[in-house]
Amino acid sequence: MVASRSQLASWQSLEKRAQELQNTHLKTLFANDDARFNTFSVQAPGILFDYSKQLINQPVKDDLLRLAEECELAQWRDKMFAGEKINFTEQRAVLHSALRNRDQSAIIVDGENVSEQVETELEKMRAFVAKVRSGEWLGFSGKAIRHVVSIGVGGSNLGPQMATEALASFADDTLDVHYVSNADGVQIAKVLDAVDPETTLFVISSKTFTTSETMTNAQTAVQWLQDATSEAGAIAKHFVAVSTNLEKTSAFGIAPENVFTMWDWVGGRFSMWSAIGLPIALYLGFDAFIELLEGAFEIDQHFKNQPMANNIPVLMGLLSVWNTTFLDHKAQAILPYDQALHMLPAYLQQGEMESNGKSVNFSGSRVNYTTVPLIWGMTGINGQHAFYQYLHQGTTIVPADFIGSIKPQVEVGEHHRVLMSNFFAQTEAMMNGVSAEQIRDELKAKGISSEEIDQLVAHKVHQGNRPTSSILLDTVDARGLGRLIALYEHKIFVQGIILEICSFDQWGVELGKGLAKSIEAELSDGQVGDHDSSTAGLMNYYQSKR
Ligand SMILES: O=P(O)(O)OC[C@H]1O[C@](O)(CO)[C@@H](O)[C@@H]1O
Repeated sequence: MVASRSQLASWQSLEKRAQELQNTHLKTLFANDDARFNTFSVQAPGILFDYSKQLINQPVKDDLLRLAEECELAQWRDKMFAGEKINFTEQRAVLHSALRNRDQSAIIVDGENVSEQVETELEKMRAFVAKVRSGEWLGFSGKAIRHVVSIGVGGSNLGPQMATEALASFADDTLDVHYVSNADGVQIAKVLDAVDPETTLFVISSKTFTTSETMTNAQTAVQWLQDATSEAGAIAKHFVAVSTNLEKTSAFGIAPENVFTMWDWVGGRFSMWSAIGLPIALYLGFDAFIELLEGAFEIDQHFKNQPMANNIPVLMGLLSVWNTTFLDHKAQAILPYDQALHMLPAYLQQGEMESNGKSVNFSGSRVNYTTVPLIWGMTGINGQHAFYQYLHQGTTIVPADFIGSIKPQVEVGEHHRVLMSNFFAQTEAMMNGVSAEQIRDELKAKGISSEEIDQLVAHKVHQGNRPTSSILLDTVDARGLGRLIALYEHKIFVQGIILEICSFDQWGVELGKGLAKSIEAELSDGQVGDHDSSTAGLMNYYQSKR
């Protein structure tokens, strides 16, 4: 039996080391060690991970690795890959890795080889994508499909949309893809305005096929099609679904052959590798989708086989725990210096916060430590002109991941050099800061009076010592994106095991899914029920103004 986390020897040692290091400046660590970059950076296929600008030293790294050992991380990892039901609150295996198990080795769950099931479904996707992209699949009036509208929310939307945005440079003009996730009708209305019922295919993505936002949007899409044609078979020609719930898809009117399966062992936020990724494959072609899977598979191999000390997702997860739980930094910024990754912060928000934003351990006891940070961010360059002021001089330290690529998707003049100069400059500035002495010298050299200098200096000081990790990808193509996303998925797994959090359920979100239902019925009847005075007041005000 493993002791509770905070009783582990490594944990207690890390608490002490955190106190000791609180007063150490990162720039001192660099000044004292010329080899720091080499010691604290590591490579995987197509990726360099530099964590030398994190506030760690070798003893901290050793303790973090000891913590991983004491938490039996390797054993948990192996159980996950083998298909054991490690999502024990829902009695499910956790097998997003099986969706990209490119060597097709057998993985048995409940007596079934899931690798075979995955291959069968991939083959179905391949055939479907070929039919639609070649123009063989026809709409109700005999025209080929030109537009795909993907309807889904959360894990059934963010992954495909993020990947579509990331890889748009590689798309041909066979199809355009639109995403609808919000129950706010303005979103679907705008999309439907831009497409044509004769040439539009709807992909309704919902693991449960009960999520009200998705079902509301799907019904609107059906109505829109029916307003355009009374042909009985139109739904079958214009609607496909991705779901585990065949009863509901059939009740909705989608023919069984037009339903792509997923499995209960795939969490929504880890599902872009399944048929949930169908819009990606339709947009870019099936080969690009396979490249995405290949990239993720490479990282699965890295995570499985590299020693812990050189294992990027292990290090990412441990560093997150170090920053959040031991150094008490409660936020984490995701800063891509590649426009292709502009949706990555939103994607990772769901990945990390829905997985590990919890406060009880495996046995259900409330934890006495901070679990995961608040994840936020946006493309670095835009962020520089928005919130970096806070990152440089705010009272709260926010560790940040800087993500860039060696080759941009599109080379335009000097743009990439300008972009990456900012990446390197920002991480350097966050680490070094600017001292009062430097500022005084600088202002003096400009001929500024000593009085003015005295007044300005405190405002211009940057303490520095802001930890960052840098991730450099060869490029953001399908393979590169697959690698990056798989790294973060495994990082989330590592955090969960170290913090003793059940990463693969989401009871907090399930609560929200149910709450709105009864209120919706009350709004529809015009009868506000028994609520607190605020909720009742808001509902009455809303009704009175409708
Ligand atoms: O795919 P479904 O069942 O419509 O659920 C959508 C999303 O809702 C959530 O439960 C909460 O956002 C996610 O985990 C899931 O990806």
